[in-house]
Amino acid sequence: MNKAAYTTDVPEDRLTLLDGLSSRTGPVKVMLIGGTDSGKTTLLTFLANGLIERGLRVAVVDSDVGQKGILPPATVSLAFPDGPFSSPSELSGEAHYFIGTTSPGQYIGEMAVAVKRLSDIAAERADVVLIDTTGFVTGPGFDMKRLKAELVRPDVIVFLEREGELNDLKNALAPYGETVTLKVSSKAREHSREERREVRREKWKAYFAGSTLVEVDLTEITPGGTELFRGRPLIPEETELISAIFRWLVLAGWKGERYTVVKAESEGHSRQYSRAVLKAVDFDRLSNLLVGFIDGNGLCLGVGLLKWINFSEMRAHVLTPLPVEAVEKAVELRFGRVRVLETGEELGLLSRDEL
Ligand SMILES: Nc1ncnc2c1ncn2[C@@H]1O[C@H](COP(=O)(O)OP(=O)(O)OP(=O)(O)O)[C@@H](O)[C@H]1O
Repeated sequence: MNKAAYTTDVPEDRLTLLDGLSSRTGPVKVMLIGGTDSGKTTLLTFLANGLIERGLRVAVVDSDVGQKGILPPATVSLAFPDGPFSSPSELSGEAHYFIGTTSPGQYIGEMAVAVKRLSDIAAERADVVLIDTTGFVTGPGFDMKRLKAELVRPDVIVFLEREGELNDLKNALAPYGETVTLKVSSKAREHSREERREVRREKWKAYFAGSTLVEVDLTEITPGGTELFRGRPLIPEETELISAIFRWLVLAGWKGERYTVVKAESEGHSRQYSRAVLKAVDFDRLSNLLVGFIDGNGLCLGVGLLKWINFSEMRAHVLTPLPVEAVEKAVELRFGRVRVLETGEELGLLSRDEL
């Protein structure tokens, strides 16, 4: 199931935009902005096909992490379509940047860096770079759009709005690119949270189909995206003391700026503690956590699900569709903030500071 599909019912303003884009000298960067279900992906598909038909080389940067077309989910991806397509889900990505969550409110820095890096790569090979964004346009989403525009400096920023709801955002982004406003199509259809979750479920399932368990040596592929593993490992006396004070089973711990431990809860309730001094992560929260295999250039080779960590041997067992040769290119295993099963069932999100 895909939300957006190619449409032949095209309002005049879309055709004018297409004409305008095809007559510019490239590389032309176009950022599409609008609320949820405003038709960004539908518009991107229409523009890409129109440009390809006119003989232009197109790149697609899919940063709609909540509802991505190009796999894997929870990353920003770059694809170069080699012909017309009816949905970005038909495209295979050539480069990805790991975000690690489908809800990027606490990852706006990563989102902006991702879009900048991938649109730079895209501009080396394409005449037009089309950038799809999340429908997250308020709160941190507002700033995220500004950061993206400020870094990328799009030639054109297209706003899809109903009636002036994006005026403030338009003003904030105007210094960074020429703005064009299109009206949301009357055919644009809203999707419930449940429908969105169902779309994501299918994407996860498709991505993890045929995955195998790989063993990752964390002394060679550095764990990242988490405060765990930073600093020196605890000495046995420290582990024993923390276990006794809090009545935890401490599985691993480190002393950096503060103590960080991975623990399993034992019976009874444990004491209160200051997060400034100690950070404790429940072992359960790490199971089925999304992780990214990061190469030496900071890009994401693919993602996996953390099934088990053997802390004493510093080995992680990760379910991933990546072949062993690709896994071997990774220099970092970056921890995400969503737990999900290979069946596509999402177990929940974690907050950034939880790990
Ligand atoms: N011009 C159009 N003609 C027909 N259907 C449309 C049009 N624009 C949008 N739709 C429909 O409205 C729905 C939402 O569109 P789309 O997925 O493109 O929005 P979006 O802004 O990319 O959504 P998201 O919030 O996931 O980022 C889809 O089902 C799509 O097929």
